[in-house]
Amino acid sequence: MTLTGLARLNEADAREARALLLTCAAVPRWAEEIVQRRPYADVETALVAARAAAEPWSEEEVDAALARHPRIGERPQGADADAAHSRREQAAVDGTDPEVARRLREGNAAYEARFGHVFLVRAAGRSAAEILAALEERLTHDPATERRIAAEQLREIAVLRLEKELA
Ligand SMILES: NC(=O)NC1=NC(=O)NC1=O
Repeated sequence: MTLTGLARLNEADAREARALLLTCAAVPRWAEEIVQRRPYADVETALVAARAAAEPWSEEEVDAALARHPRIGERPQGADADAAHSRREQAAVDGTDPEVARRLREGNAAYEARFGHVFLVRAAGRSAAEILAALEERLTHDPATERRIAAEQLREIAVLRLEKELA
């Protein structure tokens, strides 16, 4: 039986529901907590609970989840669901003009050299130019500020992905 919408979270078996959540953010403890608190009255309640449960992600959990995100501008490979999410989210960056693509590549490299992890931005709904502007602005931040922002973007992407999955 193919479950749709909120039933994909509420009615799937726990293993499937966990797998769905892990494509939104690779944080097993978070996925488990959301599964344990099923059923949710509606999608909005599930999204609010998912966002709240993401608040206490540890440094290690953020690092592990960040590592799952392809760089902005590098077409995400892979057949798994999170790669498909990334391709959709980064669609605006595909085929962008060579100058923007070059500056994104350079900015990503500079960001990783400075902060030690991938530049993570909620790409869905943003143009390549907006993403480049965010990258070049965030390069000026201190590490602690960037750490906080990257974790916040990770949470935002996770909830947006869950919203997409439950639509
Ligand atoms: N490095 C990234 O920011 N990657 C991504 N942002 C998204 O919104 N989806 C991604 O894959």
